[in-house]
Amino acid sequence: MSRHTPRIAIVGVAGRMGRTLVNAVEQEAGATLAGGIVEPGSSLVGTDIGELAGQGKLGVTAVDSLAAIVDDFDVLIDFTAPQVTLANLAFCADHGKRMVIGTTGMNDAELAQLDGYRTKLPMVFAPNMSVGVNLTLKLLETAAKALGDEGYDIEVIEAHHRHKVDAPSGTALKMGEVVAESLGRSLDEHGVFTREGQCGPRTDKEIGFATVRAGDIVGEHTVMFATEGERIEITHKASSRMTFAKGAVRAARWVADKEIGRYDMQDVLALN
Ligand SMILES: NC(=O)C1=CN([C@@H]2O[C@H](COP(=O)(O)OP(=O)(O)OC[C@H]3O[C@@H](n4cnc5c(N)ncnc54)[C@H](OP(=O)(O)O)[C@@H]3O)[C@@H](O)[C@H]2O)C=CC1
Ligand SMILES: O=C(O)C1=N[C@H](C(=O)O)C[C@H](O)C1
Repeated sequence: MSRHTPRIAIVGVAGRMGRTLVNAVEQEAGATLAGGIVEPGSSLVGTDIGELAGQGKLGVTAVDSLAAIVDDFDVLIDFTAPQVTLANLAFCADHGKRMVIGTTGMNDAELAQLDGYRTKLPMVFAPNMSVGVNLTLKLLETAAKALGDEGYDIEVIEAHHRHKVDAPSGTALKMGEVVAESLGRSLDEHGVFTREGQCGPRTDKEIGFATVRAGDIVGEHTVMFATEGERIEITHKASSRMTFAKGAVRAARWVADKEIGRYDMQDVLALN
């Protein structure tokens, strides 16, 4: 297989990201659209995935299992749900496939299970595949190192569409982790995820999270560094899911010739 023309299958192909990914792969000369997987028993089995994505027939029909297309693809792109992704990891590890995983909302046990696959297949796992967010993570590292121990309070605020099922977003958690790590703090100890009633004043070292769910917001994240007399806000706003999808296709091309291991978008974009 050449890294420049991996055959890509998309699981969750009827979802918001799945449909956007079909369009992104089609726009990418260096990748081939090889398959689309929908939920087992879905009425969409047999539907052309180009029609699902609103661009007319592409000659690739939706199936409801990876086994049905096992010989057809090299890299699986998965933006679904935690348990679905973990089952797909097991299949891909057993069948010599590679994965790009954008699924968020995994709990600690699920994250540990995912991490166990770092020795079994090449995978890119990142809560946000956009170039802008991944550059923002570097800016946050710099800001946290400069400001965090100088009396600046740190808060992470995110907003997403009304359909999103996990909170805070995977990106918000990653931003919190980057800031915490830069300051030698632990998010387990210093993360504050709810404030309600007589909760008292904030402590100096806490990192607060706030979540908005409304309408069709694609994805917005702000990290605030605030002190007496001033505040700095570092904000990223996504206005189209295509930014995530293009990043995922870039990751699929990148991982196509990588050794077994767990990688993230910082690796793909050479930001490490
Ligand atoms: N890393 C990143 O850059 C980004 C990550 N995300 C994350 O991606 C995930 C998906 O988001 P989004 O596209 O908005 O969600 P959607 O709910 O629109 O899409 C998920 C799709 O997965 C399908 N699905 C569920 N179970 C299976 C299964 N067993 N086999 C095949 N398909 C299945 C669902 O089908 P059905 O509807 O029939 O249940 C649905 O079509 C979320 O975790 C989100 O946070 C989103 C954007 C960017
Ligand atoms: O569910 C979404 O839509 C998004 N999820 C990701 C997350 O949880 O961080 C990335 C993006 O913000 C869109």
